[in-house]
Amino acid sequence: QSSLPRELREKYLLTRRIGTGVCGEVRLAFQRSTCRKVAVKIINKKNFQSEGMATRNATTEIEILQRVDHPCLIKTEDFYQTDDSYYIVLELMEGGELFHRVKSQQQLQENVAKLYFYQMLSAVQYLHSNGIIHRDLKPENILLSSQEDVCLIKVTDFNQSRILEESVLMRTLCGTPSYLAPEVFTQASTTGYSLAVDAWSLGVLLFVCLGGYPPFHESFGDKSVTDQIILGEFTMVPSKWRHVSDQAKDVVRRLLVVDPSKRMSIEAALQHAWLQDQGMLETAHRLMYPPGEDAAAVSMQEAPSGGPSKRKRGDGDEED
Ligand SMILES: CCC/C(=N\NC(=N)N)c1ccc(NC(=O)c2cc3cc(OC)ccc3[nH]2)cc1
Repeated sequence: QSSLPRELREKYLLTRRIGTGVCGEVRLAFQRSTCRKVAVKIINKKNFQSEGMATRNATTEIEILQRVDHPCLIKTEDFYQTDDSYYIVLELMEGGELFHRVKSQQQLQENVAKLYFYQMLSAVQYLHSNGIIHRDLKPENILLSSQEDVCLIKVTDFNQSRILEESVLMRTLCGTPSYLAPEVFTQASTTGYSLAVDAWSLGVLLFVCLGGYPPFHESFGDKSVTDQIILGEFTMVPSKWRHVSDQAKDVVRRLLVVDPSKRMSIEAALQHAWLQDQGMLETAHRLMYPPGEDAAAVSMQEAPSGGPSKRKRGDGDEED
């Protein structure tokens, strides 16, 4: 406890480690004033730097997290740092990492996988509409809100994420193309599809949830994992996939397409027949937008009873 920032120690009591990552660990903590449970992600800067993100640092990640607002994206509550570490206070996701849920259950029931997948799609669609590519979607970065199968999921770890800025290339493509070399266009097609990398990762995530094992792995066949990925070679082992519906398999097959221009987009995945399941959608929306919170919000907005209702106008002066 001694090496922790004083402010952090005063506000939170850190206890046992609940998760580990490449760049640090996650501790269970209690907010002293309320005894509420939170998670504290500790990222040591030196490992962080060695993650090859020379320029990037956790503050960029924090900036992204503070900028985004979606029920399936982790929310940060507090942020502290010392010379060698970042301390990020987050809402506690009691269900832990999807990775451990799939591992302990072998494979998820199809309707549970569908509920989780729909929430992941919604979160990634939101990121993309805000010009953010996650780039590191994997079961360790999907957190579950409870031990129940039917629960809210949240995407986390934006360390690899990138904000799609207006690039020189985009401006170049606005000018007259007559004098541009061919590779400028083909290079454009690759950067143009950078959003599609998240679609591929969601395909891998769905494969793991439904099949209980990864589509690409060094223990499969004689090819390296990289070659298996580049060739898009994966096997749906009958004993594991026999009970999985053709529609679910179709979603996986359309996402694990090597050519990004032919890969199903996030939007198209949300329209896929497998996800047009009213029961699942109602459950997902109930989890993502619980009625209680909205009602509270509305009651807060109503003008205080009896008092003059103050309204600001453009020119700033109040009117009764
Ligand atoms: C803003 C920090 C985002 C982040 N990682 N970022 C990064 N690695 N650069 C990150 C990475 C992991 C987590 N993990 C958790 O919050 C977490 C909660 C939890 C609960 C568990 O059992 C109850 C078990 C594992 C858990 N991990 C939270 C955030």
